[in-house]
Amino acid sequence: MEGGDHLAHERKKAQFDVEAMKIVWAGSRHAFEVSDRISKLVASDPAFRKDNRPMLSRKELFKNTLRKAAYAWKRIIELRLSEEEASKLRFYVDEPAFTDLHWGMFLPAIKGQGTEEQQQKWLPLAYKMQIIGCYAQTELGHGSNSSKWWPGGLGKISTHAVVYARLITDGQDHGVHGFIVQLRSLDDHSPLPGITVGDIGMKFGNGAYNTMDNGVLRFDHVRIPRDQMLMKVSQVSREGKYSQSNVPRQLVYGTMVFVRQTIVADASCALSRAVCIATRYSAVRRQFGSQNGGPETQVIDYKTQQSRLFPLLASAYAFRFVGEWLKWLYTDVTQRLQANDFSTLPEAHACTAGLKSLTTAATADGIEECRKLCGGHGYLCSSGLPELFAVYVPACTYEGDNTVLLLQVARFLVKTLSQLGSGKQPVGTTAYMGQVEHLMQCHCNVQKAEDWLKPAVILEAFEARSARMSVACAKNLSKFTNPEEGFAELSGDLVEAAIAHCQLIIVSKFIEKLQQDIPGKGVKQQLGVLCNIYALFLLHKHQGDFLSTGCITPKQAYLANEQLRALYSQARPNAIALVDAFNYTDHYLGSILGCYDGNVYPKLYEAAWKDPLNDSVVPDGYREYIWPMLKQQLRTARL
Ligand SMILES: CCCCC/C=C\C/C=C\C/C=C\C/C=C\C/C=C/C(=O)SCCNC(=O)CCNC(=O)[C@H](O)C(C)(C)COP(=O)(O)OP(=O)(O)OC[C@H]1O[C@@H](n2cnc3c(N)ncnc32)[C@H](O)[C@@H]1OP(=O)(O)O
Ligand SMILES: Cc1cc2nc3c(=O)[nH]c(=O)nc-3n(C[C@H](O)[C@H](O)[C@H](O)COP(=O)(O)OP(=O)(O)OC[C@H]3O[C@@H](n4cnc5c(N)ncnc54)[C@H](O)[C@@H]3O)c2cc1C
Repeated sequence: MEGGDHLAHERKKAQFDVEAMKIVWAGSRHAFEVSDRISKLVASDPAFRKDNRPMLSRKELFKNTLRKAAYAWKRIIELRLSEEEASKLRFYVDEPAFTDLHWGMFLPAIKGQGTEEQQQKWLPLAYKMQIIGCYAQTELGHGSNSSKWWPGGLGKISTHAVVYARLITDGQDHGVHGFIVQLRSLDDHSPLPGITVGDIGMKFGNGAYNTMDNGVLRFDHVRIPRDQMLMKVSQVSREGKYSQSNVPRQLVYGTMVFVRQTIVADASCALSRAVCIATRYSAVRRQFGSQNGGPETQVIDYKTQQSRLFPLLASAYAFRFVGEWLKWLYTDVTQRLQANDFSTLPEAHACTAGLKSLTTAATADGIEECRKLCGGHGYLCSSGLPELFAVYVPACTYEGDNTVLLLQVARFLVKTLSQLGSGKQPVGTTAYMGQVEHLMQCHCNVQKAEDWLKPAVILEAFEARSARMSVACAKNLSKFTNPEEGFAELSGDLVEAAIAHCQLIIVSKFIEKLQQDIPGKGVKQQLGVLCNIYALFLLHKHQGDFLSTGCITPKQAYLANEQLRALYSQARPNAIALVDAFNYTDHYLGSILGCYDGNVYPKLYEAAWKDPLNDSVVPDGYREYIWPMLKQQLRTARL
């Protein structure tokens, strides 16, 4: 079949209103309209072409990114885009750039940690891009005293940085604080005296994150004016006297809470993109299984393909909804902080750290699984998956290594449990710990496979598993006389307890979403199927935890798996429509395998001929290297 919609027959199978699902996915009608309009604007502008990225050298790639960033800014001004529209535009341009750090970390750091006066001075300059900033926290070695190493945008572009460094006054070390530091001249961009700055070199993957100038920075006797220390949390007077505001010191790390929250939302974008490619291609691809000379089987109909693909589809939706909730939590904590209520900061920190860890790990693994789901063609750059993986995978490391972040969550859980004794009732995501006595001895009530579809049954199993794992850790910790030694020794178990807690959060937020009014024919029902797939897939994958803590019996584990298979069959006819609901343009997807019309093979064939190697029939180097070899072989053969 040439041209036309090769997936039309799949789209006809949908049992729900796809347009209504698009609104649910976007978060609101307004969000959908903005996203739809801006994604089409970017897709239709040749200046935002990106299919040539894997072919460019680092220098060409980087210059191209600068061109796109400048052009994007020009369009933002010309079209008078709002902040929301501008950030969508950068998102759909889909190329990591210094602007991510300027808007995503430099500005938020000043907003969160600068005084009113400092904000008035610096924010207008940054908003108009009259200065360009980055966020410099990580060190080459350890200890906030060697060289900064990694900050994005630092290497070649930033004129300023928020630098985290130890504050020492009168010989006393007050710990890490943030400072606004000018790095480069605003006239000729040369580094200011005493400053050494440059790019740290090529990173994983061709193209990919190499559009970003991650940098190195050293200071030699650089004087930072006193009023450039970010002084909302603590201050230094003209006389050099150090004082602290009546706010927790942890606010110095507030930018990370903000960015981790955005990373969770971003995980659902990256995973849904990979899943969209793999799902469409799985419906196009046919392999084996033909009977009586009929067409071969679509690979999406193999149960093994479904059991690998559909949990990822369900995860994309799960991460979307938990990301939405996390945004609410972040807004709530921000409002409370403004009213001097710091009570929910530890929970916001634990949730953002833990969910960042879980969602990025699952997304990075999920993108790679999608590549494998696409067979050999998934390994071609034109599938879009290699670049997506290479760009995405550092999310497991930046904004805090995922294991380090889970240990932060574990500390929070142990602390929450230890406070139960003093009568402090846990709230929010740890409220279930208030029922710890019940959760330690409850029995799962599943007798037949369909019992696993009851939200209360799923929730209790996940709560009991999480509570039992945390309590076991707390009991083991109490055997150590030195708590830090105990924490280090038991860190493997603590990480697993943190994972169980975070999985519970994701499952419970999906269930809460389903309790809302969701309009559109069949939409809620499909989301119910995905929610159950997500929960039962996790239960199946981690059945060792559920069984060893006695939360479920082996028979119940078996029934969960039986139910899961039935759910895959229910998801199957809706699979293509469920990925259409992401509303991604072919430009954003950047994948021949995932193109909307499913016309994969002619496009793959055509793209191959555009490769620079095919510019000439006989390649460069043939005369130099191959021809002499062939001649040599001929002589040897004659001998
Ligand atoms: C490519 C596409 C991406 C798209 C994303 C879309 C949009 C995003 C927008 C912008 C971003 C753009 C691009 C993103 C790409 C890359 C950017 C990367 C940036 C970075 O990586 S910046 C560096 C981040 N570094 C880390 O995260 C280090 C991890 N370590 C920690 O977090 C440590 O906790 C610490 C902060 C270094 C402190 O360590 P330490 O002094 O030892 O103290 P602790 O014992 O750990 O904690 C003491 C105390 O404080 C509590 N705590 C810790 N952190 C926080 C926090 N952030 N908020 C609140 N409270 C915190 C902790 O719980 C302890 O409390 P106690 O009650 O137990 O005392
Ligand atoms: C693409 C990219 C962009 C980045 N952008 C920025 C930026 O803009 N600004 C910035 O400041 N930084 C940035 N970073 C740096 C990033 O924040 C750090 O790499 C990250 O926080 C991890 O720290 P590390 O590299 O020191 O790893 P390490 O802490 O050295 O981790 C190495 C290993 O040790 C383990 N480990 C470390 N500590 C512990 C512990 N306490 N207990 C158990 N195990 C532990 C980790 O799990 C990991 O396996 C970026 C990094 C990348 C890759």
